[in-house]
Amino acid sequence: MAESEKRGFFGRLFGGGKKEAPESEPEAREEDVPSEEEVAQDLPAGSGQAAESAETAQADASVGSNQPLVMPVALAPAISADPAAAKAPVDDPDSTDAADEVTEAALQPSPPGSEVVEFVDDETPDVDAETLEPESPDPETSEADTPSSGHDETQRDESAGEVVETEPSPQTLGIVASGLSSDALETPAPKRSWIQRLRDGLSRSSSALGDGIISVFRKRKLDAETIEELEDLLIQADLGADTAMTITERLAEGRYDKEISEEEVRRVLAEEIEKVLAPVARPLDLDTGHKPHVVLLVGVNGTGKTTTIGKLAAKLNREGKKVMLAAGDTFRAAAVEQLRIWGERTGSTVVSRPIGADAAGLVFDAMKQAKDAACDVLLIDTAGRLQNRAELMAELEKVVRVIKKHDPEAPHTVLLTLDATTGQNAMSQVEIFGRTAGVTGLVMTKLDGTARGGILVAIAARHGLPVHFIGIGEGIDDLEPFTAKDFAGAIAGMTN
Ligand SMILES: Nc1nc2c(ncn2[C@@H]2O[C@H](COP(=O)(O)OP(=O)(O)OP(=O)(O)O)[C@@H](O)[C@H]2O)c(=O)[nH]1
Repeated sequence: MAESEKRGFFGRLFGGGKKEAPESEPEAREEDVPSEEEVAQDLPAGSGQAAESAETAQADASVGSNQPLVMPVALAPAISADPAAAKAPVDDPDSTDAADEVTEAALQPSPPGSEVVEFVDDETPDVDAETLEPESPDPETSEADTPSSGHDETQRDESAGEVVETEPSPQTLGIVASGLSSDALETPAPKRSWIQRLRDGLSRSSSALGDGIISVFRKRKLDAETIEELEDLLIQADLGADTAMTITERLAEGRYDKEISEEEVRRVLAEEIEKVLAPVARPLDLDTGHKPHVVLLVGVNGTGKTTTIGKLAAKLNREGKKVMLAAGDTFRAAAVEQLRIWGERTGSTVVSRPIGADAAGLVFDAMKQAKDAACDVLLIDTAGRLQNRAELMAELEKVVRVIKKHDPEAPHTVLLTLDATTGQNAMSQVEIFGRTAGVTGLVMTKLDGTARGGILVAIAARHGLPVHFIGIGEGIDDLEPFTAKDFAGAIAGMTN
């Protein structure tokens, strides 16, 4: 057989020797990739120039181990307020649902410790990048020196700076204090266990893989061509070329001319994937020697940063930690409101600024507030940004520099949220966010949907970055520690 005929789909398509996963375009999901109109509204007018090809992210995953705080899988009764509702635009008729839920109980105070601290622009002006040189002890705060935040100036709220007192909106009070969401008023369907949601979420990948491999084995004898087709299947599932080769080699061992059972295929798949993932499945250790331990959340739009902050705050608060939240997404009003709701739900103080304020300035204030209040942990939200928007990535670098003005070792933890429905594009997110913000660990969200997830295997094989948590729902308890065995089993379609 001619060489060209032997090669599998990608070999034939790209003609290469060692196969690489197909270069993905940025994910075409609507929520991740803004339309032109959305870009005009939500993202700064910028060059949009592609970021240069990323080098391997050298994020240092090590966090000081002085009195490490290991976050357990603490589950508490779910609170029904739904911060995701805050994502609804103000004029969205659906967004009035929460307001409708105001009850007498809404007049009850927020949970203890819950408080919103909002800064006024002219009291705490923006931080200028020029002032971040080491010799300057504190950022200068000249308005004239303040560069654009990188967002469209026309989108700034003209009323910014007028807000003095911030009280929870009636809408917020209603859903928080009443403790009743619209879901809770209906008979709730029994909630599937987290492992079931994970398996269901990854079932598309697992059936495609399992079925594909079985059909390849059933139809023909195992030979070079079959092995190449197997590799193609695994690469299409985003597992990466190296892992694909390892798996096919394992599957092929001693099986020439033999049939292979479905269970055997799934078992070998799960074992090999687990081997790759086991070294990166690491709990999030927070060094309580830092006051506060600063955790920065970064990622592409809509990947679940704010939601993950809320879930983390809940876990930490249950452990008795004093937590502060910084609404560093100063661009999107709904993001600030969403974080405020999470603050109320979890009894955490929220530091925010009016929309349009400089994110670095807000973060500078939050660092000071958290230090003054002797907080254990400061969780900083940031605006979502596509990793190929150079000007937005520069803004993120500025945020990191401002944090270091307070504590050169901070941020102590930088978490990148990856949406599990994303394919190859997640690899470049890891590389570019890793280089820009020094990502120390990953959280893969939305594994309860129609997830893909295979890319995490390729990311683990290439970067070895710790994966701390998986998001398996929008609720406060829907954040689970990442475990290699469970994840590998779910991708391989194992049922136990
Ligand atoms: N099903 C599911 N939905 C999730 C999960 N995590 C977050 N979401 C939802 O995804 C949407 C986006 O989440 P956010 O937390 O607002 O994402 P973000 O990264 O802060 O968004 P931007 O600020 O726009 O960049 C919300 O509707 C969340 O409720 C998850 O694990 N599972």
